[in-house]
Amino acid sequence: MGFKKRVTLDITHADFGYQGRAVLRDVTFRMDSGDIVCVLGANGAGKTTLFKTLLGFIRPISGALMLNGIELSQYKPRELARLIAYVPQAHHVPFSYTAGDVVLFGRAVHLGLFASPGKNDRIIASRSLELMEISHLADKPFTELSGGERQMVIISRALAQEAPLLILDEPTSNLDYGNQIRVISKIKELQKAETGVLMATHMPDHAFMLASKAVIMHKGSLSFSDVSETIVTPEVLKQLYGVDVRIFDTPFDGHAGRKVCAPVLD
Ligand SMILES: Nc1ncnc2c1ncn2[C@@H]1O[C@H](COP(=O)(O)OP(=O)(O)OP(=O)(O)O)[C@@H](O)[C@H]1O
Repeated sequence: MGFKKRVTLDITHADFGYQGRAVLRDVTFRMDSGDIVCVLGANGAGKTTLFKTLLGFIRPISGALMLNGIELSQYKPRELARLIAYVPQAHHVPFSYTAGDVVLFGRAVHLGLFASPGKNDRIIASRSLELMEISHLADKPFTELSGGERQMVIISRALAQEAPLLILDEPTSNLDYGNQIRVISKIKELQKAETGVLMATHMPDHAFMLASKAVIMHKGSLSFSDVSETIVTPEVLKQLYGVDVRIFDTPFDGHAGRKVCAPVLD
């Protein structure tokens, strides 16, 4: 797909939260197009709060948030939506649009205020459905889809937006095993297209599968590593989730393998 623009996100000494009460303090973090960053943290750690701030839904309490060198608050919502596409945790589509229409909505940020989608927009929407391997759902009412099918449609909508940064809030949470792996593979493909992906996940293995960078949120602070293996460790996972996890190297077909997590059961 034709992702053309690049994006650099730069957060410096920022506090995020609600009504002046910080959920995350003194956050400093930078990412570029082509980076995949997995965000790990327990329930309530602040992952969605970070995302809502980056999307301009809530304002940071303090600090600097720059997108391509410009303060985030300077962007109009449509300009921001051309740079950042978002897949939220819950999907609410009020009317019975078809899945194809929902994906086509992703093109709205590229249209004039009263313009209708044109041929090119329809081609891009249909390609986004194909990319997620859900073209067969195009004519089905969104409200009649299963939770996992809706999730795949919403990811397609975000792809149709053709933004250089994609924020995904637990994108695999509703999906069956096959679709989870498919979504992870698509995220890898997006990296080849120089799209940046910032994704919250409760599966530390995702960071290893994607060979991603990693953000750890714990007790109001955020740490970051360019190499997830250095920060996603048994000690850190114990701190975050309060469970014992072993991490193994698994060679695949003679190739250097990747790490996998195995929780220790009592
Ligand atoms: N609108 C709000 N007003 C005040 N506090 C809020 C609001 N939304 C969330 N919070 C609080 O902010 C904290 C972080 O919540 P957030 O949703 O960012 O966590 P999360 O890491 O995304 O969690 P999860 O993994 O459960 O989705 C929580 O303590 C939550 O109660």
